[in-house]
Amino acid sequence: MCYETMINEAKEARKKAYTPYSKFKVGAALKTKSGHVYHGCNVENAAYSACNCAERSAIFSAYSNGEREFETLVVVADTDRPVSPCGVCRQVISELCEPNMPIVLTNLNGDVMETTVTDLLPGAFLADDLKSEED
Ligand SMILES: O=c1ccn([C@H]2C[C@H](O)[C@@H](CO)O2)c(=O)[nH]1
Ligand SMILES: [Zn+2]
Repeated sequence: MCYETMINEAKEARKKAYTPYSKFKVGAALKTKSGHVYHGCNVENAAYSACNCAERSAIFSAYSNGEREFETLVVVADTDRPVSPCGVCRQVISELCEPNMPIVLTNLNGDVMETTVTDLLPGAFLADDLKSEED
């Protein structure tokens, strides 16, 4: 499959990044099964732990607009290898996207790595693992 259009969407999203602290801009584009594309960028904060990654921004934006079914997630950054999503994003992606959904990781050099939700986080802790215990 040719991801050129979606990679360009992710690059457009990257331009909107708010990164006064790291100066490291990331863009994400999430396509829904209905064909809509949601942008996500990293949004940083002086309290560093409040920073939000591009991947989660895209997924939360789509969710906030009522979307639940996704086709592809594309991520781009100025990295030597295709950008590698952090552990928190891998966890969120695992819960909110189907296990075999394609994820396309890229960089500004044009390197492209296609992977899947399960390959990004094998053995993810998911809702089915939760049990309630009595105090
Ligand atoms: O896949 C990634 C990796 C990092 N970041 C952001 C978080 C922070 O704002 C900056 C540096 O880690 O890049 C993302 O948005 N996505
Ligand atoms: Zn992340």
